[in-house]
Amino acid sequence: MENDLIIKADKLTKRFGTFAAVNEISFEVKKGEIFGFLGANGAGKTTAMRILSGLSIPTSGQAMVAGYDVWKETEKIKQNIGYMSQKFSLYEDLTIKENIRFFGGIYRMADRQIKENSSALLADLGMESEANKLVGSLPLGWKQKLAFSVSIFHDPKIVFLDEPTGGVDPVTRRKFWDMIYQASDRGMTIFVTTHYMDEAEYCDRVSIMVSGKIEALDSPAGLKEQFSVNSMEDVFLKLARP
Ligand SMILES: Nc1ncnc2c1ncn2[C@@H]1O[C@H](COP(=O)(O)OP(=O)(O)OP(=O)(O)O)[C@@H](O)[C@H]1O
Repeated sequence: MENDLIIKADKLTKRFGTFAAVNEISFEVKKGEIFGFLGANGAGKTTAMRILSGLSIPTSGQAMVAGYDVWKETEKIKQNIGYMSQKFSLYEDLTIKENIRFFGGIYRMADRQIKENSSALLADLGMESEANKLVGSLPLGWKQKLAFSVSIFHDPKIVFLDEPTGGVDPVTRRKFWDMIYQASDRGMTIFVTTHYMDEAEYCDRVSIMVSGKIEALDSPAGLKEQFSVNSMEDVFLKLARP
């Protein structure tokens, strides 16, 4: 794998029976990029992301993630990435502190490291006084920030975010993106799906999937130029909802 690439996919395909949910997609993501993975409902984003996260095996094609093969090294991939799904995996009936400790354990961090990093994380989130509250009692925006923090608690090289900001207002979303930028500034690669076009504008590059295929891939400015429109919303409408 070339040194500055963290993902390289080549004709990656996933079929369910005869239906190709992901149909020969080829693309690359550079280290440290914020890469937006867009597409209408059912376009195949989650299916592709699950393969790239080591959670599902492709039907054909190749992909390397963080230097590991999606066919043969799924356990290595899982250890070296972070993943936050739409329904994020926090335990509602555990406290904030207990959730952090639990995920540190899953990522095989040492107890001392979990303790030290938990304090830093709680301070960063401004949640120190809430540490013993049940996650189920938190507002959605807080849960999303906590879920993101937990998904990168082990300092992975890349984090996959599947619609991380669904259902919250623009101000809360903007705050969430401040956290994404901070992680990106530290050199982490961000791979994010979203249905919000303001978020597409925040990405370095954006790919747009239509019916299992990647139909366009460029910077937001490049895509707007290519499609002769003024907003990502219009790019999306032209491509994904022709
Ligand atoms: N396990 C499965 N078995 C059969 N079909 C599936 C399976 N998982 C996904 N699909 C189908 O594959 C297609 C792509 O689904 P996927 O969830 O990847 O889309 P998506 O782009 O993430 O959509 P959304 O934005 O709604 O999350 C859909 O038509 C879906 O019904």
